Amino acid sequence: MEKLVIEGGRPLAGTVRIQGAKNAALPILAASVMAKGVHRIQNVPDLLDIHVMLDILRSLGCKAELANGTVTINTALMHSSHIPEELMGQMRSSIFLMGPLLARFGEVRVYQPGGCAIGERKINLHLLGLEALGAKVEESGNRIVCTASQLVGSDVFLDFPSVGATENIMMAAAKAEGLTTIHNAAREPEIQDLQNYLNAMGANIYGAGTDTITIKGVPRLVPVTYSVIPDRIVTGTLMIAAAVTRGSITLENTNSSHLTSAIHALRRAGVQISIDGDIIHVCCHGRPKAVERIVTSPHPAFPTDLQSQVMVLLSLADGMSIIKETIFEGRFKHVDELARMGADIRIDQANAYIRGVPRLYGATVEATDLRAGAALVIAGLAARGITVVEQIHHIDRGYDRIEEILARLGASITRTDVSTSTAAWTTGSPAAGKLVSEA
Ligand SMILES: CC(=O)N[C@H]1[C@@H](OP(=O)(O)OP(=O)(O)OC[C@H]2O[C@@H](n3ccc(=O)[nH]c3=O)[C@H](O)[C@@H]2O)O[C@H](CO)[C@@H](O)[C@@H]1O
Ligand SMILES: C=C(OP(=O)(O)O)C(=O)O
Repeated sequence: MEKLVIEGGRPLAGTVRIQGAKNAALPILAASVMAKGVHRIQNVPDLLDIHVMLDILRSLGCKAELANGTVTINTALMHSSHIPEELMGQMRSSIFLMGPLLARFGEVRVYQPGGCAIGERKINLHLLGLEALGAKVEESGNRIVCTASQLVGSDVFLDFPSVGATENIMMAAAKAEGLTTIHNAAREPEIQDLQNYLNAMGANIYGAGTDTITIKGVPRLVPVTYSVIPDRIVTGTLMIAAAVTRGSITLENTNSSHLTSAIHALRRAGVQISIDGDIIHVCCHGRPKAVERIVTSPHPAFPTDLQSQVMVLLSLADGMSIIKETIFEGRFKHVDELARMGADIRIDQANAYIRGVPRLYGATVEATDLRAGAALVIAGLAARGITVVEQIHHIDRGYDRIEEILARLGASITRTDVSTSTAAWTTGSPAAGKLVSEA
């Protein structure tokens, strides 16, 4: 089992280029099946979830390869719209194929998707949206079969602006007959990126980025070459990593307009941020300030995907901060792990009360999900002594070789498969931080 071993206390310094966005690349790769032929998707990060998506596409008869940040997919010879249960269960984003496969084949057989254990994560809004376009949905146990000889445009009202449901419905509607309007649509930048990709293929969609998206169905889409937007969550993660280590870093290939609320929150915490086109410079001198209240909410509010990471910053701040998580009911699992490193955090339902401490201490901790794992890495960078982060396959779902990025910025971080039984690390106290024995 691989782990990350971090020796904390080094201020990050230097420049890195931000990877393409996982949450934009995944629906785009799914949408490619709607146009027969060869697509080239550029700026795709090398992540576990991307490889799962490519495995699913191959299982359906596509040719799909990732090389040097470009995925080349040939969708011409697809023979199936049945996704194997084992692949469906490996990530949440497998559900993105439902709308596109239904649009192409008139039938799709899938299973409940997997993904991070951060909440119940139902798919009822995806299914209701497809039903509104005329699909017949049959659920039996874990299995879902959706059929529609011809999807027909309709008004779809989402009870909640679900990112995935908005994307699934947009993709299915792109080839439906007539006009679809999605009301209370999610407004995330990744939805705009999907709209841009679909429109490049010949779709007729506008309104992404607002809460009303209109899709005029077209009979045919054609393959294109397209480049994915930068990852705003990786950008935010590195900004916080720089701040907690009191470092100074430059991030290239960013889009700061996708991070307005996060930048505002970080500035309130005393982090200095300057923006020059697609470059963001971040530095932090001295202890961060407490922030009275951060509330996660759908875009453009503070993103839930940065909640765990910003909690580390506030754990080290001068004073008491509150974070309210409104998107996922199970997204505070990192709190117990941070407590093992000396953080003082109390949870009351959806609120985390964070009393800043002057210092965190290295410990052996477990990544319980993707962003929780990123938060523990950040905590390890700031902590005194050695931190060992276990279960890092979660982190590999969303960060393209996180240890290489951070090492380039001067962090002491290595990936190892040394088992806890063969190494003993002294962690968790002011005197901690040395590897004392290795078999
Ligand atoms: C691949 C991808 O893009 N993942 C992102 C996407 O996930 P995802 O698309 O799964 O997130 P949603 O916006 O759909 O989920 C938000 C909330 O709505 C609920 N819900 C969702 C769908 C549904 O049919 N029924 C329902 O009740 C969920 O349980 C959750 O409480 O948006 C989340 C919220 O910004 C991010 O954290 C994820 O990183
Ligand atoms: C929750 C996330 O991803 P997913 O929806 O793919 O589980 C995330 O990116 O933080």
